Amino acid sequence: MTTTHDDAGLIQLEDVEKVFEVRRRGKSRWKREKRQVRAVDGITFSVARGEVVGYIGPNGAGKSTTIKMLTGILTPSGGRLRVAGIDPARERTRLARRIGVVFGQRTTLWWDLPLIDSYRLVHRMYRIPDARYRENLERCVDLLELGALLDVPVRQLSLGQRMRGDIAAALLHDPEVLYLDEPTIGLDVVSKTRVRAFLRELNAERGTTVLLTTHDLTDIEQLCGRVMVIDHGRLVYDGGLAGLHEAGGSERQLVVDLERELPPIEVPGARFVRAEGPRQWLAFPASASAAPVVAAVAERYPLLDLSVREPDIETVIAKMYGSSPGVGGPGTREAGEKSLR
Ligand SMILES: Nc1ncnc2c1ncn2[C@@H]1O[C@H](COP(=O)(O)OP(=O)(O)OP(=O)(O)O)[C@@H](O)[C@H]1O
Repeated sequence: MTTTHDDAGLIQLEDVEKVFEVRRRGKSRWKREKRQVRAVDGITFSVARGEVVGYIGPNGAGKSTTIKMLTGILTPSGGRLRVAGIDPARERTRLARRIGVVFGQRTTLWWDLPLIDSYRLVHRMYRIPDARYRENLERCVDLLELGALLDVPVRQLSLGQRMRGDIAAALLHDPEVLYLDEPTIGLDVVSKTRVRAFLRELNAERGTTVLLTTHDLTDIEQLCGRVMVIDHGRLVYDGGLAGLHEAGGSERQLVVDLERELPPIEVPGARFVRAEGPRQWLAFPASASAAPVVAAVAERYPLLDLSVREPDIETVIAKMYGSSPGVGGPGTREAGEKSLR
């Protein structure tokens, strides 16, 4: 059966707004002033079936509010929103069968019960056919390595184990769309790797559409073919990772270890960034080849070592937010995991 929403996008937002009215204490002790917060300020996008999209932005940008509208928890103040052809706020229960939701900072599992009991309850609540439930459970237990944890009460699980438990619970009813709000927050590197591998496989095998908010840019780099950047409730970028680099004018860096301390290196196609003793950092456009810069440096200077550092999307995004990048030299990654916090 062909459905029209599939042609237009499984998730569709047109000029969606969410305005919160907040009351706070005014100048007089007894009066409370009303103030409006535009958490989402006219957002339009569409996500096709099978896409894995990163939805990122600084704290308070409007990411969680968007996800809550997409699940029907919050009603938009304006605009039009459809998920699998359903208006989430109007038909929240019907939509619940089509979507899975994982909020990294909260659990949907029953705290005092063994993990498997939460799954049994989900089985009943969603009226999942027995064979399908067993098949999905087996698959999740296998891929998320939950076997040894099924009889453990949820409160005794580590954060990483609980997160894997939550992801499984969100997938037992075969949702077409999975919303993940900070799925790797607080997890150690091993757990993060496991969760990312699982999501990649889920998308490749089942074609599950994933919308993911995260502060961890490694999630984006490893999972998402598309990134949407939101700031102050507005979409400021929607496209591929490469385009994000272009939009931010990102640069790669050449780290040069000289035999001794020397004045700033001067070679065509690169600019001097900084020096620390005999080590110097040069920057060149991410779109350019490193070869001519490397050759020019090697020809003119006494070298011990050279390395190229890839541009870091954290810096590119920080530029978009109008804030400054963190430590580690402008525009490149020092090592390992990164975050926008
Ligand atoms: N229930 C609410 N009542 C009033 N204001 C709210 C409410 N929920 C969110 N806001 C405000 O809306 C804005 C967007 O919040 P939201 O939680 O969507 O941001 P976020 O991008 O998810 O941030 P974070 O990365 O910190 O989770 C913020 O200014 C927040 O204070």
